Amino acid sequence: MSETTAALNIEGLVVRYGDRDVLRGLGLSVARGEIYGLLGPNGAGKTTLIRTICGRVRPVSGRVIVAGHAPGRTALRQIGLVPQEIALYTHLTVRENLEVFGRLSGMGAASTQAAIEWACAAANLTSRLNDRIDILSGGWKRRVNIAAAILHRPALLILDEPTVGVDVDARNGLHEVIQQLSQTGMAVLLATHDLDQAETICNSVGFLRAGVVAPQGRPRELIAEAFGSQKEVILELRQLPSPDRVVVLERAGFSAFNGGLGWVMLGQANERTVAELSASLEQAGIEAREVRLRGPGLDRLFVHLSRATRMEGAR
Ligand SMILES: Nc1ncnc2c1ncn2[C@@H]1O[C@H](COP(=O)(O)OP(=O)(O)OP(=O)(O)O)[C@@H](O)[C@H]1O
Repeated sequence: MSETTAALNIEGLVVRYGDRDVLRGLGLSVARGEIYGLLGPNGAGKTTLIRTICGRVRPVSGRVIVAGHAPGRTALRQIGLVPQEIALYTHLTVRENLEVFGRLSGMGAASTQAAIEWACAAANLTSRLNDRIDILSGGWKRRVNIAAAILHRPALLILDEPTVGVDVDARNGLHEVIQQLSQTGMAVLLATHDLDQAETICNSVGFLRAGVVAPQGRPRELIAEAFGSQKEVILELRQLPSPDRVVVLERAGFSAFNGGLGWVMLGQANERTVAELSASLEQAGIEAREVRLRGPGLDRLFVHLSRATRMEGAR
């Protein structure tokens, strides 16, 4: 991807805290209109990367180009940042908050009003413009934060964990907003722990581990590369298995989730092998409420990569 088409282009980025390199030659690109999911375990460096893109952390080496601009005021004007913490004046209305943000970013009164109308329409927030922040739910407050971040129509919108602590409806509403924004040509960099979210709305994802983003690509392609035609067999039990039945399940390659009521196995499976498996489990006294097959998702890939990183670290 050329720098002119990319909203964000990073090459060879090295960031050091003290004598420790947190980012070690990281590269990534986000095209205009693309939603890029930045994934990685706690402490991998997602916030550090975001702070570096926003010019708040100075890298030891490497380049960060935002919409064709090297770090500086022009590059910053191309970025909208929605931080993890909600930073709003709770006793003011949505409109009053956005007026403050507009003024802070140097807009005149008339252009601020026009920007507020546009940003609130984009964030599906128009109906709440005159409500005070302190009566809004967490999901609505996040929309206000998004509206504040896009007032100046940035080329790149960065969201740091935008759906933490919001309910399913609010999460779906935020997904809609993010997708609509990307359709206007805005690039979105979404740092998230929510793998289901990443798989649902991101065109590309990248795993930040050991200071670089690898692998990165389209979710379906990364999953296919890692697992080929393997499937997950999901087993939902009626009751918690006794210790001897746990042994049977583990020997068959299953591992537990949902406190032991759910079990999952990855392997070459199809409808016929699932039917055979169900019969043999039943013989062992393991009664399943449901056995189903599904393609592995990003959650499985994340576990797979985290394990690989730990093994590389142990070497
Ligand atoms: N200002 C700092 N000085 C020294 N070390 C820091 C500083 N900020 C972060 N770190 C360390 O750098 C590493 C990366 O931290 P960072 O907050 O970027 O990770 P993260 O991926 O955003 O984590 P999380 O998902 O938990 O928010 C961590 O080991 C952290 O302790």
